Amino acid sequence: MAQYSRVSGTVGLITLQNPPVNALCAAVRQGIVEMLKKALSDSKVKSVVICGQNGIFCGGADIKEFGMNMSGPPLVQVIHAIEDANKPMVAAIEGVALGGGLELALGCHYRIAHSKARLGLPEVILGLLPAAGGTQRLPRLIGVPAALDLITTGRHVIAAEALQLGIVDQVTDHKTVDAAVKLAQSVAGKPLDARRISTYPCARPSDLDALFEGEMQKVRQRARGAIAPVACVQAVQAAATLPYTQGIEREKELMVTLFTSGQARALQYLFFSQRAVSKWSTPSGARWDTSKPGPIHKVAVIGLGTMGRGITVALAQTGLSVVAVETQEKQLMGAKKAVSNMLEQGAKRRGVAPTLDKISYSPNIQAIADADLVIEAVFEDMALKKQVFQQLAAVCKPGTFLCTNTSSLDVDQLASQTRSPELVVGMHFFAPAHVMKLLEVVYGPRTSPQAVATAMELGKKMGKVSVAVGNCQGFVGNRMLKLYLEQAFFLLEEGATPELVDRALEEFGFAMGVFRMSDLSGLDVGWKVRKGLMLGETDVSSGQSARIRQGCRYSPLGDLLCEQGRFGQKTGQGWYQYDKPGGRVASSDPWLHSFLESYRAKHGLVARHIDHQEVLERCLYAMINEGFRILEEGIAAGPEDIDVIYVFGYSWPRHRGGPMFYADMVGLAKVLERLEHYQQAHPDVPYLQPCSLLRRLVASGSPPIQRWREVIKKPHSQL
Ligand SMILES: CCCCCCC[C@H](O)CC(=O)SCCNC(=O)CCNC(=O)[C@H](O)C(C)(C)COP(=O)([O-])OP(=O)([O-])OC[C@H]1O[C@@H](n2cnc3c(N)ncnc32)[C@H](O)[C@@H]1OP(=O)([O-])[O-]
Ligand SMILES: NC(=O)c1ccc[n+]([C@@H]2O[C@H](COP(=O)([O-])OP(=O)(O)OC[C@H]3O[C@@H](n4cnc5c(N)ncnc54)[C@H](O)[C@@H]3O)[C@@H](O)[C@H]2O)c1
Repeated sequence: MAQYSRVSGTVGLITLQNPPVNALCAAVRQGIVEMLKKALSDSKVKSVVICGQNGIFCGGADIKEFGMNMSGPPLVQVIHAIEDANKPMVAAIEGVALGGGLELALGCHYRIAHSKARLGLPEVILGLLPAAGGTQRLPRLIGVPAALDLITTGRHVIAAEALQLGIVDQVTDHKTVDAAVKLAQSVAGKPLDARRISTYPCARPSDLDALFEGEMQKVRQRARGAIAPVACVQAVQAAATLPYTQGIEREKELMVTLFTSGQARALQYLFFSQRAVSKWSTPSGARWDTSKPGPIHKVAVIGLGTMGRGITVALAQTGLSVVAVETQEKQLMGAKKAVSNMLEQGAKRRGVAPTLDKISYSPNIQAIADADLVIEAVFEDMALKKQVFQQLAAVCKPGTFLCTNTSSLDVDQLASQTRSPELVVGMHFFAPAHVMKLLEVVYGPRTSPQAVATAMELGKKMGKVSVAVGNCQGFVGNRMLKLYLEQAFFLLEEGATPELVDRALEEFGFAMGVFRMSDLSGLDVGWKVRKGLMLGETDVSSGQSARIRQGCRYSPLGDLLCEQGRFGQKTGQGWYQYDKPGGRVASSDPWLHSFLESYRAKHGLVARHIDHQEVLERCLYAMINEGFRILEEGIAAGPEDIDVIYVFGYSWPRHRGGPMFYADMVGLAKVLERLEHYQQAHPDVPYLQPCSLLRRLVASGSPPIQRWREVIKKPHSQL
């Protein structure tokens, strides 16, 4: 899977061939070794160029090989053979040079990149480190601080930055291979000793210890509990303090630990899951590969509050024409200013011109008549949304796709307000909509495959990770979140504090525990939703009956805080106290603790000791159990969809793969056993009853997550 030819008389050309990204599978590595031998033994060849076929240099090691028995020559040795070659080796980088692909290029004596090429060492994102010499060569080439940045974040750089950093020697706008051949000709016969990066000394900044200490702190803070970023820092530290051969040994040692870790499995599962969710399907048989999206040139946004503004920014940044409608004059003026600011700031960060002229604003819904797709983002109020959908049906041209950004309301009820319910689909963005990567695309029973395909395609264009889900209260994300929050409230009633619950969740890996997160997003948001569901109203009575609503256990704790005007950070008080309204540093609030004590006394609740394990099991297993129900009902097509939603929309720690992957790691039998235990202890919480799909999976021997779909599809009667 590597081809050899001689070009321009004296240049050997080795082409990597493994579509789509020329990943370095065993056959490619073997191919490189063989083709290199050919080139070096061909007396007419004076220098060699390595390139990739189809305009892509190389996407790195073959990630699919990682779970298997690896065969073929190890990449480290292949790269050493290239670096040791006695003829100049030139990497011709087009498309991407990522991970092992960039390491291969660093083994070459010269590198030339096309101006649009992207380079990087993203192994950390897969729970690994660049273990084919990347952690040892890059710091020797570009210095320790710049190498640490690239290796610990995994960020890609475009060719211009790569040139500035010193990763490549030349950048070209022309045909890269032709330019590389020219370069190869010009360096033929020149001495190579000064071109072998492994022989370079690693420049040591004077404050080396402080630098690594600071970096270690930074990576630990950025991804709590993740082991790969820490190993990356340690490997670069080895480059800075040890000779190359010992550094390589250290790199290998660290990689061995990461390679077999659960975190690497979780992150690689996420890599493939993120790609799998774009290949969507629905229970009615609609599929990504048989549904064609409609053409979208102009999009309308209705309602320019928090969400409408972010959605408008994201659309304009995609280059689409946007017509933004807001009925409140003051809101419209505020929105214009806020959207322009966000666009200007974003453009400045990305070094491009702001796309302000893409947007027209109007107080009048008639302005959207020629839009191809509309995204409604008015208040979460069914009566209002129904009215808006009736207006949309009257105003829009035939064939316009009508989308709602509702977080929980019935998409089908909105569809029934229109003459063409097949064109109605949910596009559930997350706040802030121009930043958050997740988009839930919600199909109702009458949504056409084309409408799903159109919303999925638009999401992709907007740079979102889009997941198609069925229509139910709260869809996937919020439906599961509700139980997570509820369990946290129950734990407070039973004796826990917000601090204890948050600490357990933060030690698990969440950037913020549930109570700190609620304070940040505002307690009034959930309060409004609960009131809409006829919950959340004060019940002055005491005892157990006050904590039963609609036949189930209910905790009014959040409602009671809102009644006190404690809405979280914005009011300076919530589950914690802040130095001022809008303050960000949470501190423990004695008022809250005595409030909890008197609440328990009023309701005859006796506080008991609650440990971290119970917090995690109650909050996470309740949510996971709901995930199984969602799978059983066909609301999500597979566990990957749920996990992608949680990682990209709800800050689930990436290195734990997502809630369903976590259940697989813990063991389904254990999850089932603990749910049974909690269900017996809390019979007034029906959703703790283990879902029948979970039982079926355990009965079928707890197959790995990749095989759950087989069990989901089996009719129940066969078991
Ligand atoms: C002890 C052992 C020692 C080992 C030493 C190795 C050390 C080395 O440092 C480790 C690595 O290199 S780690 C690797 C470091 N490298 C990375 O982390 C780069 C990962 N890749 C990417 O970031 C993106 O895929 C690209 C930017 C390359 C292309 O983006 P785009 O144009 O949007 O396209 P797309 O939709 O994303 O992908 C298209 C198809 O290609 C597939 N596929 C892709 N890469 C693959 C791979 N390496 N492999 C296999 N498959 C790979 C992808 O799944 C998809 O398949 P599908 O079946 O059609 O769904
Ligand atoms: N805020 C979030 O975190 C979040 C996240 C995801 C989804 N959502 C959903 O997005 C929608 C909007 O939420 P938000 O937080 O942006 O609300 P918001 O209160 O900030 O904004 C709603 C806007 O809609 C305007 N509006 C009301 N009726 C209108 C009409 N007939 N025509 C045009 N504009 C009208 C209001 O004046 C207001 O500016 C809701 O359905 C909500 O559930 C919100």
